[in-house]
Amino acid sequence: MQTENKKKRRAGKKEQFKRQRRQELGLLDLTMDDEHILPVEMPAFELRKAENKGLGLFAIRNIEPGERLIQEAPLFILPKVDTMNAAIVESFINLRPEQRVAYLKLSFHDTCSANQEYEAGGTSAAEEGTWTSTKVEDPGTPDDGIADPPQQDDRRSCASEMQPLPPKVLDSDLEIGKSCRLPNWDDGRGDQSPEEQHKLELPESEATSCSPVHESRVDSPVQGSDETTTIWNVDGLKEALVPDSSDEEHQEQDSEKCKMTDSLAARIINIWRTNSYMLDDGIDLDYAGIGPIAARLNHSCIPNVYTAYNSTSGYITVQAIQPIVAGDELCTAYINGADKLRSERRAQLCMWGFECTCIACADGYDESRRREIKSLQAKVEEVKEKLLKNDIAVPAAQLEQTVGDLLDLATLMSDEGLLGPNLADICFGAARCCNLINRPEEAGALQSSGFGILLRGYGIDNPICFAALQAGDLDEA
Ligand SMILES: C[S@@+](CC[C@H](N)C(=O)[O-])C[C@H]1O[C@@H](n2cnc3c(N)ncnc32)[C@H](O)[C@@H]1O
Repeated sequence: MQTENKKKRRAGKKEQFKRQRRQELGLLDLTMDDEHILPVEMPAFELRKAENKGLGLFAIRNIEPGERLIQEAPLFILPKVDTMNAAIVESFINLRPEQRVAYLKLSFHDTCSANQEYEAGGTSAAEEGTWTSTKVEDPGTPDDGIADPPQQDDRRSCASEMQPLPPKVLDSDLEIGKSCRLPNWDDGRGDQSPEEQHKLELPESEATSCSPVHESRVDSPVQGSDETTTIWNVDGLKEALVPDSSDEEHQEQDSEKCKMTDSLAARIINIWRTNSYMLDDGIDLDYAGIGPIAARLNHSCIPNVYTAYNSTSGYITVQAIQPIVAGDELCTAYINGADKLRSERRAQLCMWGFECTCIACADGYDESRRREIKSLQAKVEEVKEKLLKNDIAVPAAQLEQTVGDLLDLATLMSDEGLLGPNLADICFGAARCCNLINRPEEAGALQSSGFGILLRGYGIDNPICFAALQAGDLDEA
């Protein structure tokens, strides 16, 4: 209990410091009111069947890079670390009825073996940290004597890339319970009944007792029993979802009158795992959330849109990062796969239950560029780490070499069609090195290229762009 309170106090303090920092940077004033939020112009896409992918979003007109296509509030958000099954279910229960229906319409990967951690490929925070200026700096929390909780799966990525969380895997050995069928049930995968999609094993102890919300974590098996009428014991659930009638037919027609069976709970959890995005505010990757429209974006290893989170407006945004032609599918990248070969990307993506068929995954696709990207990334990583630890001096010759490597990397990424904010981070890295070796003009040019790329993915109203601008100004000064 005491630890819980400490955690809450610490989270409160951290939030306060973040706000303070944003205020210092002038971000709150510039972005808090609706006037400063970029509008979404005329509808640019429709939702329809995507061959072998369920549903997807397709352009209905030509779209220019940098256009904002989606701006939506997440249905709910939860801390990314230690997300609890019960918290997911509880958040679902707290949705308005129409939001619950929207949520339950989302597709999900029917889960398989147990105990896999949230780790879409083992990229460490160090591997994915930014070079310099694209992040809002964390002012840090004063030493209050409270140790940081261990960070699980900190997937902070270059230039704050926002990716969906990989779906968490549940035990599939035992099928239990029956889901309620909800109105307008159509997830574009008519072949899968809810019953077919839910297979999970539940521990005895939790199935029979009323466990506190915090004890059921994403990485634990879902509680329940083989009774179809088992009620998920979460505060408020009974009131919210237990039907006032036991009429089964009735239950099938109204989500509000659904019983929270174990399989419905599993569905809710699996939808979260398949569709939630990490919400990167440029400081931490502490939260994840589901945007019901963005959730319809399928994956491509050469994405044409970028999904981001604006921590001041609270919206998930999706912007075009390539020119898109009417009829094209809008695809985002679920993983940070720029420096990964097909087999490595495939291994990560299997967590969402599909094998990518994008052009970069097609048989015969020449992987030499990705190989070069991979080796250059590894090469510049060493310098990046040294620069991040400000006390380590990097010899000028090495910095010269790194500028060359980074420029090559940027060219390779562009040629490969990887035009998301990762590319901006490479420009910022090169700019930083140029500044250090007294090449200010080049640094300035690289800084503005990076900024342009960042804007394309995030939009000017995103605090990450403000922070980059701020850092750029400081560099120049
Ligand atoms: C976040 S949802 C995307 C929207 C989903 N297609 C739908 O119908 O709602 C993720 C799921 O979509 C499917 N998916 C996404 N990208 C895909 C791709 N490139 N190829 C095949 N299936 C894909 C997978 O089933 C995955 O678990």
